[in-house]
Amino acid sequence: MQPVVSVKNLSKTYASGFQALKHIDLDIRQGEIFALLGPNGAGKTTLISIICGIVNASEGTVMADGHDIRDDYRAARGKIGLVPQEISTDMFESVWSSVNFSRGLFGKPANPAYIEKILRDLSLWEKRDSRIMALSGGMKRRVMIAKALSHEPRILFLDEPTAGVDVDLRRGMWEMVRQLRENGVTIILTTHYIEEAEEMADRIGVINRGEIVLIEEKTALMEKLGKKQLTLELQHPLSAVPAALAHYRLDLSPDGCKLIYTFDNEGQRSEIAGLLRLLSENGIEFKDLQTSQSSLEDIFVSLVRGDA
Ligand SMILES: Nc1ncnc2c1ncn2[C@@H]1O[C@H](COP(=O)(O)OP(=O)(O)OP(=O)(O)O)[C@@H](O)[C@H]1O
Repeated sequence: MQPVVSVKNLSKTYASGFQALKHIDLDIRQGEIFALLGPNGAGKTTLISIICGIVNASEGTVMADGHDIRDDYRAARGKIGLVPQEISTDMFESVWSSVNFSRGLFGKPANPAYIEKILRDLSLWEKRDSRIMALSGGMKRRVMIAKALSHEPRILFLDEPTAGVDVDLRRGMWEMVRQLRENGVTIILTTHYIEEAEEMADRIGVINRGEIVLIEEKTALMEKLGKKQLTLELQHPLSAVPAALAHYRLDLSPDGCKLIYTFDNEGQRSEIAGLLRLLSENGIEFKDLQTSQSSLEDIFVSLVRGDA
């Protein structure tokens, strides 16, 4: 299937001479939730801003739903909704007129029934006549989403959608994003909350210092890079890892009470049975055992540090 957004060889050097993006290639699939992760200053907002036509690229091309973002700007931009990081709207306007106005900006004919639907979906219907300045922070954020959806885009960019949003509201927004996807909208989100990507994304891209360092299905990424640990709580503390167990490169906790075996998901798992046998042959008894798997956060930290 043709990608809904296709970025080819995209570079950006700001007037200051700083190169924020370096030869980015990225295809977004129709109907997916794609999470773009990266540390501060990695280039996420620059990339989104170029795709949305707010910032000009220095080099490369972007196609949005088959339209070149530069040569065919209006058609391309009409396919895209952007929820920016900052809440930026006329605070004196009512919710209804602000959202309605956004739709008009894209040259779309008025459609009160559609605007009503998005306001209801975002739990803003009761507030339609309120001035935006009178709303809570979470509601203001939802108004920004309603505005971004007002012209029925096929692609929605959410730049840090839940920054500073409390846990309850964050869960509500995740649910809403999933519903949008079910309605056929492709979602691209940037986030600092790795648990957000872990929870929602179908695919994850990691950007670091202006370069895409990884693009992978989330589940495959967790499988491939997710280290697992087996922790054995010992009956009697050890002063050192016995030489007989050297093959397993075990770690001993500082108090000598826990032996920790770190393994990846591919091959070393099958060696656990052998390890347990060897422990018993060497008279090392354990009273409990647990396994844990690294989170996307662990994976991300090691990727950005460059040791994954
Ligand atoms: N107008 C500009 N002029 C010069 N440099 C800029 C400009 N805008 C951004 N930069 C630089 O480009 C780099 C990438 O910035 P960008 O905002 O894209 O990063 P980000 O990944 O979105 O970061 P954050 O997570 O902090 O929002 C940063 O080093 C930033 O200082």
